[in-house]
Amino acid sequence: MNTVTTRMLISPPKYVQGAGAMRQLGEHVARLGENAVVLADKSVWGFVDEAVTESLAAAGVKLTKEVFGGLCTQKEIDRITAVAAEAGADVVVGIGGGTAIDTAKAVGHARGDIAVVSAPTVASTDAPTSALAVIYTEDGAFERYSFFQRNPNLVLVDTALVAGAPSRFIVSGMGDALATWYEARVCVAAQRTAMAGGLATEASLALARLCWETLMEYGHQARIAAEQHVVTPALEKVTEANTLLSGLGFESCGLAAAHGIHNGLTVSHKVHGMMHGEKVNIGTLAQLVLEGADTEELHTYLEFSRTVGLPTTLAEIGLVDPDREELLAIGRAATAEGETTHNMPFTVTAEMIADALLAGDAYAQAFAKKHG
Ligand SMILES: NC(=O)c1ccc[n+]([C@@H]2O[C@H](COP(=O)([O-])OP(=O)(O)OC[C@H]3O[C@@H](n4cnc5c(N)ncnc54)[C@H](O)[C@@H]3O)[C@@H](O)[C@H]2O)c1
Ligand SMILES: [Zn+2]
Repeated sequence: MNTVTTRMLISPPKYVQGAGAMRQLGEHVARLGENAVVLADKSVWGFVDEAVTESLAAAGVKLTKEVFGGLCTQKEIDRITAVAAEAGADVVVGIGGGTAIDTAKAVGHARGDIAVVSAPTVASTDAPTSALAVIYTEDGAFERYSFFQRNPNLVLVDTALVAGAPSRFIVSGMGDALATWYEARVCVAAQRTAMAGGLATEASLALARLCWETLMEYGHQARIAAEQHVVTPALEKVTEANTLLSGLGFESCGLAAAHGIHNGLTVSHKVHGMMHGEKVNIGTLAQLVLEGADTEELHTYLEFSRTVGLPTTLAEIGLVDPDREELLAIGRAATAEGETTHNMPFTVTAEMIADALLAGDAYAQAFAKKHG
């Protein structure tokens, strides 16, 4: 039963985006502290090291570099928290994808809420702005959401790095961002409490809607720019949609079945090679089926997904010929206590999710056949 009646919008105090922005990291970090632990995985260090090292040195910020292991698990959080303690850091910076950023947020919290900076080098998720982290088991299955006192103090996105990444990342980010509006409107209609702790404001709902409109208008152009590894206005707009609009939209409006089903999908080893937004996109389709979305709405979703290159069938995320028990296991995980699936305005069971996954898959296949 939802008893919260206050509206709430939370966000980071500063968002910086542009080609070459990583070279400004030092000047922004210097306003937050003087001793930074910076974590990034080995491959990300390979292309950010120079900009990070030089800009922090120029700003007089002490730097401890840490190689992130690649998964946001409690073990990895504890390990890097110890590194930050040892260094006496007053700022933690996470550079890379959603997992590195979530880990930095969790480390910041564990260190008594020292300043946190998220510097995404891909526009693959809406993790950079939120005041929460998604914690996984060592096996890579969803474990829990961890909520923090505040959003990152700074989000800094270098769009030259975003454009330099394989286009699959920004496309996957579009999958994460596409879900935002569909989940937001469910939560608003059902008056559900968002992750932020209150009902949605008109502002957060408008951001979620703008996120959807931006994807529809510029998604295809952005994908093509990303394939050419160039920064264009469309790539800038979609980077902002995937990162800022989706981030504020989901956190202050709420998640629903699309993300619950994503979390359910993570119990299947078959989908572990897939990206977050790709799995979320299958969750969005299943949510639309559960809602009884009309044909026009389903076609808008399918047309967009196919145009930008997001998966719409189970086979496309590695779930080839799933048996009933596999689908029910996903459904059970998606309906676990506390899952955002329960933000739907009706009771959702594991059976309903198994059916919606199958029906969505069959419809997407038929749509693909018809449209070539
Ligand atoms: N906390 C939140 O609010 C929130 C929201 C959405 C998603 N998430 C989480 O985010 C995670 C998914 O993040 P992800 O999809 O970014 O994947 P990821 O963080 O698991 O992996 C990113 C990969 O991209 C590589 N990479 C980074 N920048 C690159 C570049 N410029 N060029 C080439 N490669 C680059 C990295 O080396 C890494 O291998 C999941 O754990 C998900 O639960 C959290
Ligand atoms: Zn997401």
